[in-house]
Amino acid sequence: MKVAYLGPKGTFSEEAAKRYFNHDEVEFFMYDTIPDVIDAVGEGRVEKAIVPLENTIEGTINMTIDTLVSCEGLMIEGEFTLPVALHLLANKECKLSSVHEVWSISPILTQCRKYIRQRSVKSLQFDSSASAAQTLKSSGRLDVAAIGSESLASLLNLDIIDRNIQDNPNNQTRFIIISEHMNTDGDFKKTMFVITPDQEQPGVLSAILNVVTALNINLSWIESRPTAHQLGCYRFFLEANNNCSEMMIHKAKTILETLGHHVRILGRYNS
Ligand SMILES: O=C(O)C(=O)C[C@]1(C(=O)O)C=C[C@@H](O)C=C1
Repeated sequence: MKVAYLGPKGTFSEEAAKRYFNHDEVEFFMYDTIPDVIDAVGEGRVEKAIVPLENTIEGTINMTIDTLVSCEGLMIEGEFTLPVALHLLANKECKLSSVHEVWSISPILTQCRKYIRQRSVKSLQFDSSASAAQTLKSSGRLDVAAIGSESLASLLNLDIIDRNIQDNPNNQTRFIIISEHMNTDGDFKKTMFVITPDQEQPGVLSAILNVVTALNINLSWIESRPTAHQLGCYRFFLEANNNCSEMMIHKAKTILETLGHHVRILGRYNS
């Protein structure tokens, strides 16, 4: 089986991929950006991909859900939660006091927002923690540090000059596993609905939630994202976590469609 994740070597995505797909028949493929990872499944170059969906501090990884929703045939088939401890990585001889800029992927910079403000350092975005660390290593610079994992530091032989710099010590990232197939057989604890209202009108979200409440569907996650057509128009991601049966999902979909909304089931899965 071919599986894609965000490279290069040493990313948190790699750690999640190797822990989740921990059997022999897996061939891993690394891509440079999260949209590229998702496109690899959409274009049939791999069968599955693992990408970050949300983080304790940063919240939703918009890059992930915006790309996922733009690829018609893709489904969520599983999820996996990884603890994320973030460290400041630097070239040998670099002193913490001489660091004036930190590099990493945007969600990581946000997870260390307090630290970055306290130290009054600049920040620069990269496509992943590992690409930031690799660039740092090859530059040899002593006034810049990268933010990433302990294993990334050992992989590139960088020093850890400050530890656990994330805003919350219990930081975690929830990854999703995506494929082109909907899980059908068996019991699935979670179901992801994407609801795009036909038109923006007062109380549209409340009307959707009324349907959910009436059907006794319990939500574990809700997110709204702009449809990108017009300012103020949103689509809603609703994750149900109480083992909705196929019949219940069908019922919810039918009622919401009757109310004029576009409904897509983005997958059924277990943790
Ligand atoms: O840059 C990496 O190491 C990644 O795997 C990406 C990513 C993310 O974008 O959320 C994945 C999990 C962690 O939250 C930090 C970074």
